[in-house]
Amino acid sequence: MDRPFIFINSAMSADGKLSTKERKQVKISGKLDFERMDELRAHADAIMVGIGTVLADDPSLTVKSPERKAARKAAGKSENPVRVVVDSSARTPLNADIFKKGEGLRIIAVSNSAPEEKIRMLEEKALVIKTGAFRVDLTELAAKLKEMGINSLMVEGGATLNWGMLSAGLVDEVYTFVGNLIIGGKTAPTFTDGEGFTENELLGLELSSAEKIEDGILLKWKVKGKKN
Ligand SMILES: NC(=O)C1=CN([C@@H]2O[C@H](COP(=O)(O)OP(=O)(O)OC[C@H]3O[C@@H](n4cnc5c(N)ncnc54)[C@H](O)[C@@H]3O)[C@@H](O)[C@H]2O)C=CC1
Ligand SMILES: Nc1nc(O)c(N)c(N[C@@H]2O[C@H](COP(=O)(O)O)[C@@H](O)[C@H]2O)n1
Repeated sequence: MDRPFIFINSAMSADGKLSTKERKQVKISGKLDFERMDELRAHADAIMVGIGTVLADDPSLTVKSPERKAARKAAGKSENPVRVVVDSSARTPLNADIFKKGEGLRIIAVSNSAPEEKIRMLEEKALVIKTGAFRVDLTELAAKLKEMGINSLMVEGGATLNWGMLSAGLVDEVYTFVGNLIIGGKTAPTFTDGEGFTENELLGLELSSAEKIEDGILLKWKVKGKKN
């Protein structure tokens, strides 16, 4: 395959929202689900988020457990997977937590129309990959990551990037933790936003497992391709 194995891991409310109508982060996962997420991070070669998530949440995307970091080190890897931000216009703040916290390579994927001056500043902190005219070309980006030796890629949202990856046919598996709360609001991000499929384009999934974790449920799906 000319791209890594790619999976999305997200936590959503019982009504399918990723955060509030103000795009404020919500603690949906409990302790055990955050542990599961940390374990996934520790085993991935790279973690990817959209610029919307960086601007809304300012995540560090680091492995949290000292034992998991040590295990990565013992295996000759960096403490953290490569951290990738999909950021067409190079809007990633230079003081973002992904630059401040933890060791390891950071990649900012920008489009060819991103401002050169901002790219130069980002290049002091990260590897900048240019692809796509006005929007990051996710298929080309995935191929470039594979060429760099990235064989497994964990996508951590948000809603628009999830759509971009799923609609480009780039996702092998989807893991959604459904938490015990309702967020509501027609403008609150859902697991997949973007423009949406028409009836003929719907994406089919196969359920691999459903597991109760604390007061929520973890659903694991394999992506099967076009439903009809
Ligand atoms: N509960 C959870 O597990 C998570 C929740 N979130 C929430 O999601 C929200 C952020 O989601 P969004 O605003 O949708 O932003 P996002 O994180 O999905 O980033 C979207 C941006 O990615 C960029 N992009 C560049 N090329 C693209 C392409 N080809 N396809 C798609 N996107 C492309 C665009 O600039 C686009 O605006 C926040 O409120 C955050 O709290 C984010 C991650 C996980
Ligand atoms: N899996 C999960 N469960 C929740 O309840 C969440 N709120 C999130 N949010 C995402 O987790 C990331 C935080 O990363 P760091 O702790 O800063 O490393 C960030 O991307 C949130 O959007 N995830």
